[in-house]
Amino acid sequence: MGFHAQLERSWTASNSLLCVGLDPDPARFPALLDGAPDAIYRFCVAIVDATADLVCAFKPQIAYFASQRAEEPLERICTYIREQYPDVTLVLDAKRGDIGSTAEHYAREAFGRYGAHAVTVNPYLGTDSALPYFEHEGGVIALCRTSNPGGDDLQNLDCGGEPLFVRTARMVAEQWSQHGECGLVVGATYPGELERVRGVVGDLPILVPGIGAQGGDPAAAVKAGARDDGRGLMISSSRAVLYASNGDDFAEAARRTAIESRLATLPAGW
Ligand SMILES: O=C(O)c1cc(=O)[nH]c(=O)n1[C@@H]1O[C@H](COP(=O)(O)O)[C@@H](O)[C@H]1O
Repeated sequence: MGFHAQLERSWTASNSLLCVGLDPDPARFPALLDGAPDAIYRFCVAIVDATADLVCAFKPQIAYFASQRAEEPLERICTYIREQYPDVTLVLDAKRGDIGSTAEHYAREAFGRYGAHAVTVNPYLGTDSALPYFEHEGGVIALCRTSNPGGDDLQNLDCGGEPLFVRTARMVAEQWSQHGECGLVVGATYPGELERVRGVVGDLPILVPGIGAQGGDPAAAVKAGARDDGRGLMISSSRAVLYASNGDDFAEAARRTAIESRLATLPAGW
């Protein structure tokens, strides 16, 4: 099943726009996992089991695993999500971007090694850098207007009468989408920009990080970015869910935060 069909299935099954990001930081793990064997896998699986019925997507961030030499646990976590929770969309947050011959390997990593339904990519190497991803079934989610303040440095530069992030959205919607299934990243911290991107990209899915630890307003993100049918967004939170408690109750606390975040991102009428 392609990325877009999978995500529609996830929205239907979960009635949720919430995505939980898996950014495991052992320094913030509860004491019961301190120095425990396979701690990253166990932590992530506990979070996945505690929140899977509340989310449309999980989004592991690859740097958190690679920096801990934990790519192999990441593979097992991805397999676990795919097998145990087939209704949930798996987005690998990798933000890769390189010339085509190298991008072929990034694509194989995301879709072959990790079995992701979609992967985040950096679009600044242009259309040919994205083509290798479209040789696979998975989707490509391009950074458009990132959630951090420094995103302005380049993404808001004037680009022939429109900001670069709008040009990026147009390039993805009009050019990349001819080759395969796409989405965009726009931070919840910039609802005005999110509304502008929705106006350019039609029904394409938008990944919206920045609620929770980064302070973005969930309701404003839904208002600005949801499609007319209330769908269209994966609104992502990592640290606020993962580290809701650093005690033995971390999974229950994560679930409570996920319940609140799901409610806060529920479109009117759902
Ligand atoms: O692509 C992303 O997921 C992403 C894009 C962006 O503009 N901002 C952003 O925060 N992210 C990722 O989303 C997650 C946000 O984490 P929290 O701030 O803890 O919810 C991190 O893994 C970031 O790498």
